[in-house]
Amino acid sequence: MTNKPSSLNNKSIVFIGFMGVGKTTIGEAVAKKLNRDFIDIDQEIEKEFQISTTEIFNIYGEKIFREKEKAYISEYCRCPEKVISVGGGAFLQDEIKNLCLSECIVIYLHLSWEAWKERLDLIIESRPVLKGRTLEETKELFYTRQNIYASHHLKVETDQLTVDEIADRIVDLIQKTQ
Ligand SMILES: Nc1ncnc2c1ncn2[C@@H]1O[C@H](COP(=O)(O)OP(=O)(O)OP(=O)(O)O)[C@@H](O)[C@H]1O
Ligand SMILES: O=C(O)C1=C[C@@H](O)[C@@H](O)[C@H](O)C1
Ligand SMILES: [Mg+2]
Repeated sequence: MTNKPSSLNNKSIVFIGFMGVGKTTIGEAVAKKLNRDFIDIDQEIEKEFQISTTEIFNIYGEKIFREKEKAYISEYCRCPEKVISVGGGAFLQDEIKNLCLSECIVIYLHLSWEAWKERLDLIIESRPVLKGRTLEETKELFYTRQNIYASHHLKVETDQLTVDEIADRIVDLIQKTQ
């Protein structure tokens, strides 16, 4: 479902999509271009715990991570004029999904499986959800997870585009919705 918002107003922008599609990298670039604050929810959680996401999963468990994820997103998505990148699993929680959709402009960054698998080596060590999975299992997760990103306001295809090209397209899209 792609619902174009009628107006950007001063709503915050939320980036969603599978691990490694570029939410953090592109979110940061878009924030710079729009002169907005950038918030990365994974980084906020890591700052609070002073350890990596992998260590948080190992020491405290995924449930604690998900609770923190919900708390930070609930706080930030109510603030105006931010650019927020959420973790790839945030929309597994309906409460987060519904809140982001009602309070913010939700942009789904999409990458094909063929392009994504070329990026796996860059991210495997820092994403606990990917650790220990075969490529086939990761592929299954990749396609299953697409269902949770199906609710959004705007979708951006990112295959074969640089970060700067994607950020420019997003800024353009947003300006057209105003
Ligand atoms: N358009 C792009 N072209 C090439 N490499 C990219 C592009 N976008 C991001 N990358 C690279 O892909 C890797 C993953 O990007 P990033 O960390 O931004 O993903 P993410 O969506 O935030 O992942 P996660 O959900 O796990 O936080 C990084 O090494 C980044 O430099
Ligand atoms: O897709 C996921 O479940 C995750 C994605 C990352 O951004 C982190 O939020 C964490 O590693 C979990
Ligand atoms: Mg990220």
